[in-house]
Amino acid sequence: MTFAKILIVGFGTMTGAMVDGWLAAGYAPSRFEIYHPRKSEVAHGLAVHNDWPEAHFDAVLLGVKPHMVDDVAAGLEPLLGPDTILLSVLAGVELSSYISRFPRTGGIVRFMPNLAAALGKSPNALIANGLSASAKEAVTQLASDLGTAEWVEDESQFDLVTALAGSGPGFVYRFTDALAAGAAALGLPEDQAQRLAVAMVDGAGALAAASEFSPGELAQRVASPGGMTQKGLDILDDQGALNQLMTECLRAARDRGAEMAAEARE
Ligand SMILES: NC(=O)C1=CN([C@@H]2O[C@H](COP(=O)(O)OP(=O)(O)OC[C@H]3O[C@@H](n4cnc5c(N)ncnc54)[C@H](O)[C@@H]3O)[C@@H](O)[C@H]2O)C=CC1
Ligand SMILES: O=C(O)[C@@H]1CCC=N1
Repeated sequence: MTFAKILIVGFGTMTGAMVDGWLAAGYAPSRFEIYHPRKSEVAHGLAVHNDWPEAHFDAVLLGVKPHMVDDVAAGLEPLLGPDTILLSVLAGVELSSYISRFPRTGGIVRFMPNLAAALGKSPNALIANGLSASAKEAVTQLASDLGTAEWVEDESQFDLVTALAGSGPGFVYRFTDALAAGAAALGLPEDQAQRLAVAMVDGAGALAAASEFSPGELAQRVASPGGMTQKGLDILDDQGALNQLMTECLRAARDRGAEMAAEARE
């Protein structure tokens, strides 16, 4: 099974990055159509419907903001028959919220990418209800073409997975910005600090992805005993400061997911 025709409802930053990634992976632009009540043109010249289309779609990719589910649910329901799969990138909103709104659909997938989907480098967390084996395979392929496919067994962990892999780039960008700001505060020209910080994160990420060593082990390989890096790590590690900060950061993001889930329950 392949999803030959995909309707996108909510063609914004995230689903736009996914389409960029799929087109770069060789998908034909004609596979994607957009529903938007007010837009006449979108990127890549994809077909746009201002009214709900009546044609059959193999999948609908939902990418509106989580609080907007009910703005589109009534128009979407007639499209979600037993031969159509719903793929949703919405943070927080649970499978049960879709099951109650779209009871006839052929399967529902929470598909959590990040913006690196545009480059085929997104970890994509997946959890589904009611999918056939062949539809599951097709969803795995869609995800793999944007990076990696990571099926999650337990939906209670999906908000945490979202915080780590979906929101994660935001945290890495903030860390990168703070590194550059720190270097600037210590005297480096701002633009040079930013260039160096971004290039460093690019290389460090690529190395971690390719390496046989864990990130913890790699940190130790950078730090020569008695050298400069260890002095810096000592600041981050003092009383577990960085670990504690990251745990609190992920906790806050995860718990917001639970609030959004509650808002979307009927
Ligand atoms: N931005 C990110 O890094 C990530 C976002 N997400 C999820 O993606 C979803 C969208 O987020 P973004 O793309 O960042 O927001 P966005 O605001 O860029 O995209 C939402 C899109 O929905 C469109 N829209 C609004 N009303 C509509 C309607 N009635 N019918 C059809 N389309 C309508 C808007 O014009 C906009 O293009 C959210 O639910 C978020 O949780 C998930 C993972 C990462
Ligand atoms: O901030 C949000 O709610 C979404 C979820 C993951 C990234 N952006």
